Amino acid sequence: MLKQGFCAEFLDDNIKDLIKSITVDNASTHVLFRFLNQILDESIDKKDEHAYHTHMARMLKQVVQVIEQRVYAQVENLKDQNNLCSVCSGKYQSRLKVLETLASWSTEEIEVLFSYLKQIKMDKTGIEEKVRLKEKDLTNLKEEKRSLENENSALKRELETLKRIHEEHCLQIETQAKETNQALEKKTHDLECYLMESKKRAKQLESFSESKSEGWKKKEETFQIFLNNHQRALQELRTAYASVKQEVTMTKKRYGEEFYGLGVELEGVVHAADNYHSVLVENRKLYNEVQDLKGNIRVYCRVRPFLPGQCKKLTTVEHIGENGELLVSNPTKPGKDKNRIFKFNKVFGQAASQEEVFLDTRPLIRTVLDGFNVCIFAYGQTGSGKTYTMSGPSISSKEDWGVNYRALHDLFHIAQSRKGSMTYEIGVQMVEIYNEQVRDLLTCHGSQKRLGIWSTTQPNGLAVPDASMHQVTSTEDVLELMNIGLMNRAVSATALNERSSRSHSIITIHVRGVDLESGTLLRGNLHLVDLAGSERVDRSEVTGERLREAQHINKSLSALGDVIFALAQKSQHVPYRNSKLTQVLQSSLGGQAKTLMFVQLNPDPDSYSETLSTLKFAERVSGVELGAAKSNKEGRDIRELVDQVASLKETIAKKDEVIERLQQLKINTNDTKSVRFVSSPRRYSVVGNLRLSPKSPGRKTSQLSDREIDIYSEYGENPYDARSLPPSIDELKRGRRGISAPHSRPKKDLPAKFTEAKAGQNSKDDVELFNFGGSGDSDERISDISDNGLSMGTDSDGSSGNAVENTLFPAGSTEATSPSRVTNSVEATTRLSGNATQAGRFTGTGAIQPMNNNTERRVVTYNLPKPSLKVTQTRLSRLSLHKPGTATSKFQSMTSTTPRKTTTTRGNSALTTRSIRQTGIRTERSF
Ligand SMILES: Nc1ncnc2c1ncn2[C@@H]1O[C@H](COP(=O)(O)OP(=O)(O)OP(=O)(O)O)[C@@H](O)[C@H]1O
Repeated sequence: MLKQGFCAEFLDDNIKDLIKSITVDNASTHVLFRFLNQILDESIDKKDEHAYHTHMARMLKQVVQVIEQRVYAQVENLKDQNNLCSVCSGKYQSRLKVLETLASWSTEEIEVLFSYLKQIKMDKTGIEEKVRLKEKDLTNLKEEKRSLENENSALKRELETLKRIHEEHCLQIETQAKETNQALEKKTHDLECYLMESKKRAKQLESFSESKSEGWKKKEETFQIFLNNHQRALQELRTAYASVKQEVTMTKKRYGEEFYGLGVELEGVVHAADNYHSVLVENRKLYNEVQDLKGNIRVYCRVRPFLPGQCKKLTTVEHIGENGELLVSNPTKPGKDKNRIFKFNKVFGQAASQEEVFLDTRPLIRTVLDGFNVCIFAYGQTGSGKTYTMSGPSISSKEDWGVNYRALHDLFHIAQSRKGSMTYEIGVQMVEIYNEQVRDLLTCHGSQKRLGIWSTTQPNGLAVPDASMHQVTSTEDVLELMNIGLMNRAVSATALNERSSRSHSIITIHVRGVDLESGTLLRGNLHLVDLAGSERVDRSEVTGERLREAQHINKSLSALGDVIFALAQKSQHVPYRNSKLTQVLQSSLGGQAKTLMFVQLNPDPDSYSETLSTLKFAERVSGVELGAAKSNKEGRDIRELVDQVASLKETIAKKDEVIERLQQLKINTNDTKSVRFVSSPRRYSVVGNLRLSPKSPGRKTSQLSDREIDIYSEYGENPYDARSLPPSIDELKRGRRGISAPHSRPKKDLPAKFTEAKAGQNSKDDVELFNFGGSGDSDERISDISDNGLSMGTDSDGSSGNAVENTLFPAGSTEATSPSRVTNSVEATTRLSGNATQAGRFTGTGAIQPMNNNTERRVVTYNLPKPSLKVTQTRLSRLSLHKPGTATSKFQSMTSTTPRKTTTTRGNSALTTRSIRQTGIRTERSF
């Protein structure tokens, strides 16, 4: 390479020799450097005029020297490493190779130097560029200096201008100052003149004030004289005052004495005034007592608040007085019927709460526990709040509870508090009168059976004996029962009320209490009646079935009105039998019960005419005197007597049976021809169904009572017509024979926990508990006969003790089959209603021959065979039991809740049977 790279012509001979001796392959680095140095020395020494080359050569030499030094250092280092790696020859070799490589790098470094040189050139160019830029800056600065000098000269000019202006201004100020000075001098002069004048004025004022003070002094003297005069006058006045004072004290003393006298008198008046209130209360109490004694029906009036959506501006209720006064007027027709005043026992306004209403009712209700019969009924047009008052809007909240729930709750509460001295048993019945049918609302099996009504007051107070009786022991029981009853009640929507009651509901609470000390038995009944509302069908907009219901409701309410009218007039005849409602309420309206009516009002002016007629009705009701109520108490002695009578009666019955059997035997042996009575199997079957039972020893096949006759009359005029025959008890129970089920919705059944204590169907325990089954022969219950069969009517005076009196007498089969019959006509008179009367002729066969459908008298003639007189006489001999003063008559007078009344009957046999039957019934039915 060396040989090729250097031109031979430039080389020395030494060098040429050296080149020849050197072989590249074996030449050491040191040799090579030496060779390079020699070349460089040579080129330097040659002093070539080309300075650059010289310089470069020098630089190169320096570089080469540096490289040489480095190489030497590296060589040294390599040597050290060689020494270090002498043990490892392999390594050593490689180091050697490295060194060789490094040697080859020297060429590369030259190349690096060239590039470095190039860099230096570029730097030089940059520096030249910078110099150019600096020169440019210098030119700029010079220009700036020039402009600044211009500016400076402009400022100088401006300064001169300002100086000139300032000098002018100074001149002006000076002129002004001179002028002001002159003005001030003038002002000072003026002020001095003014001061002079003021001093003059001051002098004048001083002289004036002096003259004034002299005037004041004179005035003071005058006043002093005046004051002295006044003091003298005052002194005189004081003296006068003292004398007046003395006089006043004297007068005061005199007055004091007079006042004392008056005070003593007033004290008496005040005392009288204090007493006035208590006297008033006393008066009211006495009035109530008088009313109680008279047996007046109490009337509480309640005004319903306006319903949401009703206009509240106009109301028919103008004023409610504290003592039960009520002023009503028609706001829409002010001229006509302007104001009407009514007075009742109490009037509750729109804001009255359920609690307030109950508090006034409570004392009455509590008397039930003392053995009184109480009847509370709500009357009023549809939607006036009857159900609200009696039951309440809901039973979930205690505050909403109506009279029904509160009454029972209260009864339980008192019964509990009297636990130490009395034990009470409480039973509940709930029925409704729907379309003139009495239905049980607490029936177990959803039965739609029509029920019969006792129109007489029975000792156990059962008006509807066939209705199921449920013993209750707590308010919860009652709530549950009444809830079921309410669910079963017929209600539907009309234009006037969303939930209009379509039936009259009657809840009867029977209370039986025993005094633990004396053994006295108490029986009280509470009837809670929620009547269906009277309605004008044009306003209630009912049609079809609802219309029929409305007609029945209105009819029964009108019948109630007739009864009230008759009672108020003390009329001889009270038409209880005109509707089922009045029959059920008969014992409360005509018996010795305490009766309270809630008259409900709707304050809406649209209902003014209904309100007015309701109030007129209520006024009439409040005038009804029922007679003093009596407590139903039976001492232990009486109970024992009752038992004795019952056993005696049983003995009599057995003997009667024996006699009858003997007579029958006798008749059979006489081979008499059969009478129609016997030959009428159809009639027998009816009678058998209704009255006879294998267990009824004292009853005869021919003892077809007026009740039975009633059944005939109800189901058809011809008693022999099979189609017109009344349904049997079983049929009635099964709801057959065309008695439709008026409820559209299914009846709600009772929970199993309520024991039905119904007479005739009740369990033995319940019979014993309530003694509804009487003597225990439930099959013989007359109430089983039928609906109307028990409603024996009422005598003209309203007494209800005559149901049995109309029951007809022996005429047993023995008598009917007697060969030589003596016609013994007996007429039993039964008043059926005020206007309508019915009559039928009953011969020995037990048939009824309708005489006149429009007559009230029912004449029943019995063809009694002569031999029966014997029987009659036998029985008459036993009548001593019923004569006054005997044990039985005593029992009757104490147990019977209604006075006995003798009916005009013909024939001793009638009287006998009636008496026996009467006793029997009372004993059997005793609670
Ligand atoms: N004192 C009262 N306070 C608040 N709302 C009452 C009150 N009295 C009645 N109402 C409401 O008036 C509406 C009619 O009342 P409710 O059904 O008791 O009347 P009713 O006389 O029983 O009607 P019907 O004879 O048609 O059954 C009901 O919505 C009832 O909640």
